[in-house]
Amino acid sequence: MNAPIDHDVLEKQNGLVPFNLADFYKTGHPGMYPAGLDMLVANFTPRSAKYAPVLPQLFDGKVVWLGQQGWIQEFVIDLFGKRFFDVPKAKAVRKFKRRMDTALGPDAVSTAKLEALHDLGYLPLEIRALPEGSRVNIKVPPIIFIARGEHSWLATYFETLFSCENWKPSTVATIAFEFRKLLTYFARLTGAPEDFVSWQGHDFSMRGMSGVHDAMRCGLGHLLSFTGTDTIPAIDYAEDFYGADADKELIGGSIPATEHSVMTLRILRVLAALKRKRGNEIFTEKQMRCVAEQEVIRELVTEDYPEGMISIVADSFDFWNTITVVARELKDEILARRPNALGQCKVVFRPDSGDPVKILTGYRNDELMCDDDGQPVVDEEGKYVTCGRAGMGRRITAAERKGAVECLWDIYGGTGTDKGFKVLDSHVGLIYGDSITLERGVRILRRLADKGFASNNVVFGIGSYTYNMVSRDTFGFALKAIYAEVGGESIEIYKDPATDDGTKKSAKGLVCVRRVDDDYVLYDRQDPTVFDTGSLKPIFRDGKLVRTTTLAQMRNRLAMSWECPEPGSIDWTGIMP
Ligand SMILES: O=P(O)(O)OC[C@H]1O[C@H](OP(=O)(O)OP(=O)(O)O)[C@H](O)[C@@H]1O
Repeated sequence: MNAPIDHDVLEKQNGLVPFNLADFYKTGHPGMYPAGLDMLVANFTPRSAKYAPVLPQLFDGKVVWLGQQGWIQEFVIDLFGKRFFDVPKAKAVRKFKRRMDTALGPDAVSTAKLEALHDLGYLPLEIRALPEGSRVNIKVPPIIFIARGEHSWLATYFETLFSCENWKPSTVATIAFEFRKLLTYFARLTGAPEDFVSWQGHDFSMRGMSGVHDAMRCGLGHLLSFTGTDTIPAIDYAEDFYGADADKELIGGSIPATEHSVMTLRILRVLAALKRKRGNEIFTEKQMRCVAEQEVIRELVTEDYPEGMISIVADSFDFWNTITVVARELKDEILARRPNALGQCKVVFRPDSGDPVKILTGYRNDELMCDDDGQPVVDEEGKYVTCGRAGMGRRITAAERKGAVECLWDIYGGTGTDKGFKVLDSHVGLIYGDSITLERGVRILRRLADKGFASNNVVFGIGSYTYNMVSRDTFGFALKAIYAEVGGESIEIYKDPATDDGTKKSAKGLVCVRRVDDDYVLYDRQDPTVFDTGSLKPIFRDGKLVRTTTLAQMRNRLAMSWECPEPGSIDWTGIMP
């Protein structure tokens, strides 16, 4: 017979402890606030973009706001409900007390305030916010926290948990939207279909994010701007917390795709068989590996996936052989593939190493050693020489000089957009997902346009190199107290450090955020009557979500928030060509 479950042991091992989700110093603050504190208001604000990895030509100083609704439901309602309010009081405070006692000293932190909350039975907190999917200017708070009476301390106690969970989804959603802007601009510039932009940024980031929860919430940030994703739980999260329904709408999707384990295993297996069969023939290992890779890709595009989309990672051994020899040898098979039920039929080649700009777009003449007439010098083997930092660089093949898009064009040809840019035949395409940044993105798209290719010849995999190489300082998110009432006296709180450049100067007093034309504008030092107006609307009050939004609404808000600049109007000076 199984031993009975010891719930105390289980409790010790598992689960988040609601009031422990804070910095230690937060636990001392309720007692440090003045006696008679009767109201406390705090705001959470993106304060700076000076460290943001955005393109100055496209970034308009606005941050995409995302995260509050899921956070409120998951933490404030579900977690605090299940593990604080719905358990007996003694048990609800026990783990908090144990942690305080063992870390800060016996009875260093009183549990009286938690017990009073437990007696009340809900979190007496009001959260007012802008709708998620809105874009908010730097220095304008998209959310404020209000707490009153003996529980006023709650307004700032939640800082750690809120900031920890929310700075990043907004940060990633903002960067994803900057990719969307970039791809939209180049679609207009080159006449590529704009509905394809939703598939042109594909979320590759999950494996490199800081845990599952981070991946799915940031993955939702990506989904506000794109439908292409490999982060499965981001779609679950959209359904669980943002009213999305995959049966009724397109939340996110992907296509069948190989990875290196598949390619290398199959290639090396075929290679071993080839060696057994043709062991006496005079082929180098490299030549036989190329033959083996061709056979594997043939199987993939004709037998495993004779129709629809299939993405093939193509750099396991020799990408340039794959994109020139294999792509040419299998041309008839690839052109004969059938469309799937959605009418799609494409073999997508995926380079995954090297410099993405050069791999996709090749080398320009000014990046090669040239003769006096400005023509690239070709050696006896037909190779070109790149310009290195100190004179001659690498010797490269004609294929490398052209880049993958042009190599495929030479084999498959294609069509043209109404703006005269070339689009690869619909049976082939390219996706690149290794170390793609906004800056590399603009370089790739510009160079393709310069060569006469439309933007929709490539899809970008956006990975953790971009979505996880950010910090709270990327947009300077912070929560600050701005107003208090103590014993009937109103105090407008603010900070303005003389030792700072102004970034840390906070709003002061009661705030109101109003929509003025296309911007949200902050007005601080407002009267209580004005404080209750404007665009910061109550979304949570006394334990309940009182206003909700959906993925579809967020996507719509975001899409409506930006006008694409006129094609050709952007000056890319400052970004390497
Ligand atoms: O921006 P990132 O988080 O790097 O995500 C994208 C990369 O992740 C995968 O490779 P992986 O790193 O697993 O293996 P690899 O380095 O050997 O290609 C994928 O092939 C991309 O290259």
